Amino acid sequence: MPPLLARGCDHHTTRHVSSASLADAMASANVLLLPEPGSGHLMSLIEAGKRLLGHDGSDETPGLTVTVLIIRPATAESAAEVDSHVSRVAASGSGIRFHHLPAVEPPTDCAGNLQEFKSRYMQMQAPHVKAALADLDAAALVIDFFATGVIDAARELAVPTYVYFTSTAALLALTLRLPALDETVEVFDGTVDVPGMPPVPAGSIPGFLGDKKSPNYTWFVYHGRRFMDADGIIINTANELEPGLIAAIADGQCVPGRRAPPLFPIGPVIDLGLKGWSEDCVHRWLDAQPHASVVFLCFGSLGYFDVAKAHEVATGLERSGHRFLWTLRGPPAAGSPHPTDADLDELLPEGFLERTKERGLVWPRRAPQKEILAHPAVGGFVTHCGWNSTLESLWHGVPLVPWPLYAEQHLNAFELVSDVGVAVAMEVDRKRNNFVEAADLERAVRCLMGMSEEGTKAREKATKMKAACRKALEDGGSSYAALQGLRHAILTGTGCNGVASPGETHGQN
Ligand SMILES: COc1cc(-c2[o+]c3cc(O)cc([O-])c3cc2O[C@@H]2O[C@H](CO)[C@H](O)[C@H](O)[C@H]2O)cc(OC)c1O
Ligand SMILES: O=c1ccn([C@@H]2O[C@H](COP(=O)(O)OP(=O)(O)O)[C@@H](O)[C@H]2O)c(=O)[nH]1
Repeated sequence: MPPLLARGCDHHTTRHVSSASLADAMASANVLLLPEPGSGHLMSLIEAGKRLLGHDGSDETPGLTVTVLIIRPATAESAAEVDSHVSRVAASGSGIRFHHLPAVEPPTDCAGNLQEFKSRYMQMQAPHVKAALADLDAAALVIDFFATGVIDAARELAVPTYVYFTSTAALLALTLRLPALDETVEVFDGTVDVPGMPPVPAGSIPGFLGDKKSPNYTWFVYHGRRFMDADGIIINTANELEPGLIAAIADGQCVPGRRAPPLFPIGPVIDLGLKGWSEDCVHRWLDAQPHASVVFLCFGSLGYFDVAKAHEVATGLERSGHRFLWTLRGPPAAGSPHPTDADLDELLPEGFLERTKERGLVWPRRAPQKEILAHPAVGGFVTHCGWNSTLESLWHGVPLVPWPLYAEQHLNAFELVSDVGVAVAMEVDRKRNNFVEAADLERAVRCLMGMSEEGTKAREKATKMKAACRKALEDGGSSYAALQGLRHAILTGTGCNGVASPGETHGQN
């Protein structure tokens, strides 16, 4: 069971530089980042670190250094991924520093309970995190949302601690609300009340919250409580994307009677640079397609299809009559969560490639997703709704069809269709391992790529969100202001809010 320390006050750890000038504080502030060592979370937090440093084109922050604490991943495969990413960032001249924490033996008694595993493994790092905070003279600690178990270690050294939330304001609102729901709700059925969004069907609640007896659920209740102890919550979204949710969180609607920690929506935090085409034939194929005519299908780092699912997709795409670029990955090898390169002969119906060769390309490896979404020939995206993929799509104004698979993606899918309005719904049978019938895929693709009212609305909204996301990051935009507010809070040790209430500025004066 996660330990819960009683705390009397809300936002407390004030660095003793608040009376000193900002210039003095700027002389020495070292911000430590503690990512969960899964590559998605690690990359997102490093990207946020680059934004803090200002090396992404926004204002430089003199005197601020960013050091990423690297935890040894639990598997060799994951360690290789993390190593290669760290080497790339270290060689890129970003200014990000790295500090490897001593090895800790991962827990061995939570097989199959991934959220429990991640939370416990992060909590076990607490003594090493505490030593690093002292040795590296930390001004602030920014932790992954699975790492709230280290908050007390930082508190003992009076180091202000911020949570970095890699996902949506919707998941954050639900997680903050969870301790109260836990006391009043036996099972999630019907709809669930998440402040700031339409009633959420129980079928869209993340799977790891579906079973109250599961340690995964218990850990999320714990994290929901501990988020309230943070000095701020940095979130990878923009006010323009989730305005109702951000207002509800900032107004304290998720935990009535307690002031929410300052919220810093600094997103989209995605790597905005295009690296050029690693896959030349995909590029050449797209160049030959008409503007906005291609539906792109891609399902994240962990999404894959077996023969039955692949046949439904192939049939649906063939019958839709639309152009397509499909990243098809095969089931993982034993002991790995990662998909394999697809064996197309095995996975696809006979003759499919020949029949669709004039208008379709099936790509059997990891695809250069960002570059594809940026290509003018791409007009729609069938996606697992990972939050990074969603932000990448909206950054380029591409409307979506959600096909959620794992983690929090069913909640993301519901929000994108019913709240943000940038996606066309598709029937996904969660009880049959997220199976989609060919006819449902065909309908959704026709609706998104054709002239339907629903598709047109989603396209128009995606175009608006593209403009809004870009504006949010510009000087004077909402995320730019939140980032400035965050830098100020870190440098002065004051918890000013990144979200301006009406008539309020960001407290940088
Ligand atoms: C958001 O809640 C959870 C996310 C994950 C999770 O784990 C994961 C592990 C890996 O080894 C590689 C990954 O790429 C990966 C991704 C992942 O979820 C995605 O995280 C993104 C943030 O970077 C984003 O939030 C996406 O929407 C997620 O799909 C795992 C998990 O429990 C095991 C979560 O509760
Ligand atoms: O074939 C692929 C699959 C995924 N991605 C990238 O991997 C990340 C996936 O992150 P997301 O949060 O969407 O989902 P996750 O894989 O973490 O579940 C995004 O940056 C994608 O662009 C990619 O480049 N090619």
